[in-house]
Amino acid sequence: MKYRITRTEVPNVLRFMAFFKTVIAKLATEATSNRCNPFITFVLGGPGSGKGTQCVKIAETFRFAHLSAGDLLREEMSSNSENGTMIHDIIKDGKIVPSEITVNLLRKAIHSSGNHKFLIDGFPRNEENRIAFERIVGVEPDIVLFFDCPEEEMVKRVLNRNQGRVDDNIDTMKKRLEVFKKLNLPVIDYYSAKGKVCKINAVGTVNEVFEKVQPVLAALRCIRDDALDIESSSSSSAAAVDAATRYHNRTKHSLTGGYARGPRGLDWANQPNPFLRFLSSPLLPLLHSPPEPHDDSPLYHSVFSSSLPPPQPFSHASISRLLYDSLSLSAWKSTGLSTWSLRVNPSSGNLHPTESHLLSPPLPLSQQQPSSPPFSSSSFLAHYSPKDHSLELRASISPPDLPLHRSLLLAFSSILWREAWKYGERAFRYCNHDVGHALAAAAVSAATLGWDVCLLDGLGHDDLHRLLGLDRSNPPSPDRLPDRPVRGRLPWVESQHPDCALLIFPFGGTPPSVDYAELALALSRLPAMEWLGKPNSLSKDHVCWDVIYKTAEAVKKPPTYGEGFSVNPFHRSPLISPDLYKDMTVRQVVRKRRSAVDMDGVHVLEKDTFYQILLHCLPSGELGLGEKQGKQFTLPFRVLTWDAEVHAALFVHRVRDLPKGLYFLVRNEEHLDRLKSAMRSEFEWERPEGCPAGLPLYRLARGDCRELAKQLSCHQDIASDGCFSLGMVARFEPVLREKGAWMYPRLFWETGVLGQVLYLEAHAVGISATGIGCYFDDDVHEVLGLQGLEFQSLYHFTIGSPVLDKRILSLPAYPGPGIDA
Ligand SMILES: Nc1ncnc2c1ncn2[C@@H]1O[C@H](COP(=O)(O)OP(=O)(O)OP(=O)(O)O)[C@@H](O)[C@H]1O
Ligand SMILES: Nc1ccn([C@H]2C[C@H](O)[C@@H](COP(=O)(O)O)O2)c(=O)n1
Repeated sequence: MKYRITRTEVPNVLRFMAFFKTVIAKLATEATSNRCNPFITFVLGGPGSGKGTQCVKIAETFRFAHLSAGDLLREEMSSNSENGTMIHDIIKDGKIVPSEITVNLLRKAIHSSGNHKFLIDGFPRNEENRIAFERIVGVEPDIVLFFDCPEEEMVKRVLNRNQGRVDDNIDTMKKRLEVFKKLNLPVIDYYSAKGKVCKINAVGTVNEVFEKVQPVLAALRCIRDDALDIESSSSSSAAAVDAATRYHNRTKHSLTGGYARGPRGLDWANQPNPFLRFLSSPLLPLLHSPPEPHDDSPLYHSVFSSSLPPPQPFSHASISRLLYDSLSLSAWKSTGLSTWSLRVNPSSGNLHPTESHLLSPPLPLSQQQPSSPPFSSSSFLAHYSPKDHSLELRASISPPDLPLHRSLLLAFSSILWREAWKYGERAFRYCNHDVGHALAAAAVSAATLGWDVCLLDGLGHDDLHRLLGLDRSNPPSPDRLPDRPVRGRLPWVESQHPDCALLIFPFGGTPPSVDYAELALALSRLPAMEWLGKPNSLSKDHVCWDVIYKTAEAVKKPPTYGEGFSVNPFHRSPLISPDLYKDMTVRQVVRKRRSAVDMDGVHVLEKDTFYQILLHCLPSGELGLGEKQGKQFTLPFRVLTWDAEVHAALFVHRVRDLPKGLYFLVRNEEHLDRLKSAMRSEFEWERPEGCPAGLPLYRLARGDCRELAKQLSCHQDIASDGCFSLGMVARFEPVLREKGAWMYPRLFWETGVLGQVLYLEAHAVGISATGIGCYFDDDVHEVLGLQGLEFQSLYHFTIGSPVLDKRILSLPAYPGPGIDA
């Protein structure tokens, strides 16, 4: 039935639309004017004078963003864009590209950088460049650095440069020198007359020239203003928080300022292989769980209440089930022209950066599997291969065993390149959503076996690195990461980044005790073991989105052994009625879950179903009188070791008898007061009709917000055509400052866990969900009235009735077609 706006709602809808129309209109004008004035340094000099080399050192020392006009043009040239060939020909001929193109590339890079101090290298090359910049970007440079170098030195440097540039040859060089004298020197004269030029003698070694540059920079106002900042962030943890927030800001999409930096087209020839394999490792095929009608997994709703099945012993059969219902393939899809696999754990763009590894005690093998001595005779570490649902042995652990009793360890790592191939710099966020999805998938599957799960978060990044033998299997990284995105054959970009380890143990009774220091000591012995298998190569060519690897490095978790390991008590999730879930089993839900690609735009969700979905999103579940939501007691949130930091702002479009509008689910009620004062003062914070007593849901404003939701989700219909969509709003900067930058990925994990619940709930009640990573960050914050970084929206979702594409053929997960897709 189509939803109709009732007469009484009309005034509210109009009021609401008017309110948000103003917001949207304001966004367009404010987004540019609100940014604080950037500090602009133009860096000029003849070809080969050393501008780029010095900029790298300045950027590093004084924390400028380095934007090279030449590099931006070269990237554009190799991105197959419509201007690519034209740019190539102009550069080869030593001439200057039309200003409109260069200035727009610079403008986008400035807006998406998140920095406020810029080195604009190799720009403006002529008067036309200069005038276009002032007109389009609307600012003049604060200072111009001019690297003055004799011609013969410049020629020598360029001919020795050896970076494969089309213009590094004597013919082009001669033309470039002419263009420099004729067109660029007048620009330098123009700024000299304005007293803005600082001339630096560029003769000498790189360090000698930098000695001359440093005092000039150190005296600048912007550097002195920032000095306090730098001092206060001089401890490594503050610098790491700074790095995390800078990454976060620069990877924001913006309605008016453009999208985060990423590839401009998809390089299909180098799409990473979704299946990491350890070639020549001994293989342990796992068992396939029976589908309907022999499905022996519990009813879906039952695992969220306390009626879990009795714990199964760890065995070949039970481990097979754990992985089959959490991380294996769920189907193959084909259009005839292309064929690809789907997995139980969802992933952004179906790119699957998450790899899984199991540390297991020796496995009593089932009769079907009599001859696998390496797996049955000692504890082992294995990589899970979803393609054929098998374990690849990485190492047999010789006695003494690791100090883990009555438990398994499941660890996750990410191949950041898989996601960066498509999404560029924003990909680090998406990889961490996927870690969250995998954590929740493992927790739910483990529950069906009577097992509990909890992050072993006292371990540090280096412990996990040792655990997974990454010193052995990751290709060697360069000593120094590049300072800008680089394309080429870069095998180290395929490295696995260790994320986390999960302890899996029998539910109920006393949780195992973990002595982190003892465990870390045992892990330190692992690198000396014999490691098996060599990883396959995933792409022939790569792009290194440098900022991703720098951020991953900055947010590495240090060990926190002293905090000890503890497991929260289990709480039931409130259940309105089991009928809402029909008789779906866990296996049916997890294996048939799909991400919707389109929503029908008409389905109306029943109010009870809507409330039930939200009740299952609560971290603490059923509580006593006066207790508040916040601690993570329920499945699967209990896998996380911190109190909930993530809330949800809901755009309700089609829920029967519930007014359309903007709602807010407070998942940690300790934050309620802060949220109220941080958000728009005109919000109502009204309890909606029929809302269950234990559900901290509030209506902020009534009205039809379909258009708004669509605009905020990068103009995607899917956000307005569902029954509701939502933005996951996390307490952000205070968390990083209080706990450390390593919480940055963890906040995304938490959103991924919540996202997985939404996926499962939607499927279990007969509809679908889809995670939306692409949304306009600060425009969402503007709508909510959030300023600064106290709260940030980290992941969006839409839930509704899917439109299925009947042209796509569904094939069974196993046996697959035998291709890597
Ligand atoms: N002071 C220096 N002494 C010797 N070699 C240098 C010095 N500075 C830079 N180089 C080398 O000279 C070459 C040109 O330097 P760089 O690329 O920084 O120049 P540029 O001014 O940015 O050139 P272009 O305008 O062509 O991009 C590089 O190979 C670099 O390593
Ligand atoms: N403002 C600019 C900057 C660069 N180009 C083109 C022409 C240059 O010869 C070439 C290389 O630039 P570099 O790396 O030396 O800064 O890029 C331009 O047309 N306009």
